[in-house]
Amino acid sequence: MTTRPKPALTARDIHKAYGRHQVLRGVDLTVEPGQLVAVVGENGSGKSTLLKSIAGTLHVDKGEVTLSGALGYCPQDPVLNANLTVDQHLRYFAAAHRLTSLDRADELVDLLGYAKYRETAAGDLSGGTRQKLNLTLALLHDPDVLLLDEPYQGFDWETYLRFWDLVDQLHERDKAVVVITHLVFEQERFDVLADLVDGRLTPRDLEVKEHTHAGA
Ligand SMILES: Nc1ncnc2c1ncn2[C@@H]1O[C@H](COP(=O)(O)OP(=O)(O)OP(=O)(O)O)[C@@H](O)[C@H]1O
Repeated sequence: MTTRPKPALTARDIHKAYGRHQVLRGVDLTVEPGQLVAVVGENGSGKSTLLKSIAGTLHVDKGEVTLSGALGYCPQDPVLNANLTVDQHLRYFAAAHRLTSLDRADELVDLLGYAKYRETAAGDLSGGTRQKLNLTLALLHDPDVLLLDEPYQGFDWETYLRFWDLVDQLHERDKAVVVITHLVFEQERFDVLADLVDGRLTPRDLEVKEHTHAGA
């Protein structure tokens, strides 16, 4: 008998209004460990509102979110201190997560290719480099569930490809990843495509992807 793994993330009946503007009207979403989910929808449909609600940075009117494991959240607008350098951000976030080493930070900075800016203040970084730092901070503590709000905005092509290598690694390590995306040509990368329309999500399973295991 096989036992189903506990979902990494469960959101039930999420409702959120800004004043009289009802944005989320009963969103349900379940993400299993190792699943890569795309959230798509028109501008203003409520994708960022949904991610903020799941991350807990926004108070919802109704509904419940259950996470199993640590959460990493990469918001659309980086929350960085303009006066602190890249390295200072890395050290402060590592301390906040009680990490004993900066190994993962070093790995991510190298992978995303911005080591030369480590001593630069966040306020002096380009938009793309700020976004790299934003993503690094979300991944620093090796979370089990990752929420990424248009994470590659401003990335050049090389960095964009590296970003997907990174997501592939997370996928292989059974992390659950939810990505807000506008890019239709990425669809084949995802396990589930969840469409946000009229305040509700309609997830659909994409074709089963072929996973190749070395030595299998
Ligand atoms: N703090 C706020 N106060 C009032 N209205 C808001 C607030 N944040 C978002 N909204 C409104 O809620 C709706 C959903 O916004 P949200 O940013 O979640 O959409 P989105 O799908 O992420 O959009 P985009 O694709 O443009 O990033 C929009 O109409 C927006 O104007």
